[in-house]
Amino acid sequence: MKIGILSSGGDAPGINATIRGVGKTAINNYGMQVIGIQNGFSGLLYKDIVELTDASLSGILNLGGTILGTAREKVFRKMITSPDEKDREQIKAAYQELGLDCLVCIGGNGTQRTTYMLSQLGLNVIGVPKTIDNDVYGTDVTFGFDTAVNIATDAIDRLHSTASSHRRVMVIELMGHHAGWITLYAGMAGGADIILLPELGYNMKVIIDKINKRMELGKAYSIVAVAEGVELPTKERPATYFAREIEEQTGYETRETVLGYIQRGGSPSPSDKILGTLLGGHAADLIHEGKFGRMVAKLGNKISDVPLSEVEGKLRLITPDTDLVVQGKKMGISFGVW
Ligand SMILES: Nc1ncnc2c1ncn2[C@@H]1O[C@H](COP(=O)(O)OP(=O)(O)O)[C@@H](O)[C@H]1O
Ligand SMILES: O=P(O)(O)OC[C@H]1O[C@](O)(COP(=O)(O)O)[C@@H](O)[C@@H]1O
Ligand SMILES: [Mg+2]
Repeated sequence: MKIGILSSGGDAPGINATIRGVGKTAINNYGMQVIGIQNGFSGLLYKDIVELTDASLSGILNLGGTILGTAREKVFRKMITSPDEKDREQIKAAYQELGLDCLVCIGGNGTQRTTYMLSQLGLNVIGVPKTIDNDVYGTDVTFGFDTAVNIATDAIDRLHSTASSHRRVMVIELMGHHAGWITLYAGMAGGADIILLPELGYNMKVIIDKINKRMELGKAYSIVAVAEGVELPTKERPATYFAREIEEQTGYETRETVLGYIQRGGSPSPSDKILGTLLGGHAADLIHEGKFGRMVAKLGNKISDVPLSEVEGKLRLITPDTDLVVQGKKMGISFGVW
């Protein structure tokens, strides 16, 4: 059997652990041939490939990013959704010319959508969920998230001493374009006072009242954690918008921090390396069993898999009932709406 592996969408710590998990299991346990497809789905079209061997998969477990490169490929998306049959035939032809028996696609929601569409074309595919945002539907958690939360929590931890020394309000913006999981987890683990999430929205009066009340209680500073995806009335970044509004409306000196790509860079945490290894191994098992059109997943404490048809087009989002939101609320942390 010959299998291909690609990574697509934003990189996340743990992709290399996953490539290694798929590849080493496929080679050593099942005697499969493995190729890496470079730079996302475009590498499939242009047959931009590299042979993966047990030796070439050594030394990558701890590496951040992806050894295969990744892309948010718009051309491929257009081709796969195009009404023109010729476009889809070209994709099928590329898969066949590479002699693949299965294609493993490591990526987020967009990638799982594309992977599902490839399965609809009759190709054998397996999806592996990855994203620091933790918003892939059908799995409890994605690798990359734990690493990102560690980095973001460390950043919030470090803001406390400088905020306290200057008696300032600190606004920190964290990643998450649709889902605020990083902000919720790092906000709670880092002791933020106000946590603003795209899923819940905000009421500026609630935020201002909370900051004023903290100062009245003698608390010298406040920390606001905001997800980049919170919808705003202006074109500013959330950190800039909230820092400006808070300073104007409370009179307290306020500073902004945008953590940005630091959250995605560097080595994966041990937990993300383990998750990638287990998910990768399970992908190889599914291929051996001939179970295609599925996404590997972590459900409860088990590594499992779900049909791509149930995953595609959906997002895993925070709700007011999410346990950590409920607990934060009970402790007096503001979520911008209460
Ligand atoms: N709705 C969609 N339909 C088909 N392909 C999509 C769709 N959304 C994204 N893609 C493709 O999936 C790949 C990765 O998507 P993207 O959203 O950038 O990253 P991620 O997989 O991390 O969510 C890209 O090639 C992109 O063009
Ligand atoms: O790397 P880009 O294209 O600037 O995208 C940034 C986005 O990618 C992420 O880091 C990860 O998102 P995906 O996993 O969906 O790719 C988001 O948190 C962020 O909004
Ligand atoms: Mg996405």
